[in-house]
Amino acid sequence: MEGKSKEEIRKQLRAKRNQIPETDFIRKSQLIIKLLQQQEEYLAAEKIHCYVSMNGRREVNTHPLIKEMIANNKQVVVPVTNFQEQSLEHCKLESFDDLELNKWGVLEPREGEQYNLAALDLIIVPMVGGDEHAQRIGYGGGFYDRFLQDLKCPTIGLCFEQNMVSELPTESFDIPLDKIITESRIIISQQKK
Ligand SMILES: Nc1nc2c(c(=O)[nH]1)N(C=O)[C@@H](CNc1ccc(C(=O)N[C@@H](CCC(=O)O)C(=O)O)cc1)CN2
Ligand SMILES: Nc1ncnc2c1ncn2[C@@H]1O[C@H](COP(=O)(O)OP(=O)(O)OP(=O)(O)O)[C@@H](O)[C@H]1O
Repeated sequence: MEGKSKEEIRKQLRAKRNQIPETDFIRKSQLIIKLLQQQEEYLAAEKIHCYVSMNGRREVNTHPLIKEMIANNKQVVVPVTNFQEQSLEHCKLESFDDLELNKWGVLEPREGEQYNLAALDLIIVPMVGGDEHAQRIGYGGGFYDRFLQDLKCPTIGLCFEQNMVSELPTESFDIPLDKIITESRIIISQQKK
């Protein structure tokens, strides 16, 4: 990936992800979630922020995880896009049925109370690609960069192994995740806070 711009890499990795067959998508997502659920950060967490996957775009499937967490009385918080402000709001999710598609095809609660982010124990982060330094690349809105910059709580990104590269180009505002989980390994940030 050396010499390529973030934009080119993003485009390539998105195209590659779209190719994952349904059966691999389901099976590999299950493996990733199983690994996630073995992590100490997950086991210790009661208040968990989690993206609601766009399964058509082959983001690692978090739907079964979210349903399970709600059933097990974890507090689940999901992002809500504020299109005007180009920022994220965050809302407690009581039931998966409260989600509706927004104009970009992301499932979000239509309304809800802003959540106190300082209380979060863990944030599960969506990715388009990742690297060996636990850096991530997303859709390019900078939403998660801005969301994560002031938070101290652990962050775990979920990514299919095929979308990992050795080194992503980084900019000053890019903050590495604490961990990236793929179906075959766990990448731990060396910069862990
Ligand atoms: N599942 C999930 N939820 C998430 C994110 C995510 O990456 N995945 N986000 C992570 O930030 C936030 C939403 N960010 C998003 C950013 C861009 C697009 C998107 O579809 N963009 C179009 C172009 C849009 C336009 O400019 O009109 C595209 O990429 O095709 C979707 C969500 C919050 N929720
Ligand atoms: N901390 C920040 N403060 C201000 N602007 C930022 C910050 N982080 C990112 N941005 C802006 O957001 C743009 C996109 O960032 P980047 O390419 O890292 O997005 P991404 O991580 O792929 O997307 P996302 O976080 O939405 O999944 C940057 O070009 C920058 O202008």
